[in-house]
Amino acid sequence: MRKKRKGSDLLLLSSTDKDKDKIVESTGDSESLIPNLKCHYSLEDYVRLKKRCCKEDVVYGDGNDDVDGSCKNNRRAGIAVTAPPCATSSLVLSGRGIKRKIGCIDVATQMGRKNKIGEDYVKGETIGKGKFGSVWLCRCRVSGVEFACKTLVKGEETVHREVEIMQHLSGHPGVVTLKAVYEDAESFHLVMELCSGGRLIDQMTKEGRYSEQRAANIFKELMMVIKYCHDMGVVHRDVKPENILLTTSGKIKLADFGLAMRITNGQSLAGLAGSPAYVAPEVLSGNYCEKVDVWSAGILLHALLVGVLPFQGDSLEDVFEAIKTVELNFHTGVWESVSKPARDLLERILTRNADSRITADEVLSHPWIIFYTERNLKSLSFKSKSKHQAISSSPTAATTSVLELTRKLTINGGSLINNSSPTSRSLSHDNSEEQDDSGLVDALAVAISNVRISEPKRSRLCVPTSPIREQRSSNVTTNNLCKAC
Ligand SMILES: Nc1ncnc2c1ncn2[C@@H]1O[C@H](COP(=O)(O)OP(=O)(O)OP(=O)(O)O)[C@@H](O)[C@H]1O
Repeated sequence: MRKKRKGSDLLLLSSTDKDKDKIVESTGDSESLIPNLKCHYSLEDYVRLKKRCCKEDVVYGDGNDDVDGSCKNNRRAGIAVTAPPCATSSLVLSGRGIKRKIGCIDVATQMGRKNKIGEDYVKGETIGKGKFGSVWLCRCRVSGVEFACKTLVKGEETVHREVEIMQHLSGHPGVVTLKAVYEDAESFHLVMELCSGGRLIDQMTKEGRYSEQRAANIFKELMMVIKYCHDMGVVHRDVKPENILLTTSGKIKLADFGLAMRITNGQSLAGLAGSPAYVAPEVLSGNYCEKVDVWSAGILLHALLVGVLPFQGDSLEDVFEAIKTVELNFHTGVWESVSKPARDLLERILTRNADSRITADEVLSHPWIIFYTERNLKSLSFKSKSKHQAISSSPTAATTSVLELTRKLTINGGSLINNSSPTSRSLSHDNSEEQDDSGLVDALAVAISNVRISEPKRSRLCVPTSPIREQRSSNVTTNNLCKAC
């Protein structure tokens, strides 16, 4: 396989080529290797290579609903699904491609469009750069309030989709709020709330491993917004700490919906998209649904808890191979310092079979999340710690916590297999196990063993090797995944 585009475009060498997996720049006849592929694990160029000719396919039901199997049909399906169910949906569906979508944005946003952005906002410094444009500071001329403005150059289908989806999701506290959309001949200008706390990836790089308390709180916020996206029929497809912004108060905001897609129940997506280290295995095999976001969030949780990404490699192919095959082992090494409930949750998330993988909703009901994020339970645990130092010496408070947790799980819809209370027998089981940093948390393993959240876990890997590195997003399509039209 050898792909070529004109000018400064890119070549992708096949796995049989000497420098397999390297994306190389074409400068006439000479090819110079782009260095740092290993550092970036970038699929971006790979993506661009195919983006123009391939529309991402939306597969209906079992994927066989492409009745005549034609590419044309797939495209039509994709367009129908990606069009937002906004107030103008009837207009949207009857219009032509991009035009149709702009029409929806106009009506839905209803502010600023006719003005020039410069009439309403003063442009400030650039604060970010991405694939399709730049992000800059701006200040409202009337209120003096600062915002972030993302300028997206028109042309790519994904740009229009990003604007639509942001508008569709805006309003949830975990999504960067879209304040206004301006449009000129070349670009969209998205005026968004300013997230002054920077990116989660930068914080993670600086701070290394997070305490379970902190990781659980971040992760819960993330899962709440992912659940919201899924409830709204949106698959983000690029969940990673680079795309999680922080407010000044430390709240997280999911950003960058450039790869997001709309689906409804029973539909699935095809088309390789995401950031290599975070991509779910089913994305690599080409047929997937919203559970891919749960997987990616699990990769993030792994990094929060132990400071490294689980699936690594020297090339894209190696990373993908690891995602598909490497067996995780959460029982040894660094994992011995992580509580069993945390490990249990990760195992349920990093399950290769997407049907067996826990949903976003189920994650939010997991004992580890509840324990660390519910104030009442936490206060019980603090009492336990200060009085007894370790749960084994006095299981009373721990038992109370677990009972409380069990009650919460019932309230939260967890399916209790055995509703009998956790016993000192279960707690004494923990005596023989290494205590985690909060001591009490491992006692919750018993609650987990009594709760059916999803199907049993599968084997997986974890050989922490090197620190996490920034990942670049890509919307990748390959011949076997994308029926080029
Ligand atoms: N609302 C915001 N507040 C503050 N900074 C922001 C905001 N939105 C984006 N940024 C900054 O701009 C950067 C690029 O934004 P974003 O990820 O949305 O662009 P992109 O073109 O989709 O990027 P990528 O190429 O990574 O997909 C972010 O990493 C962040 O640093």
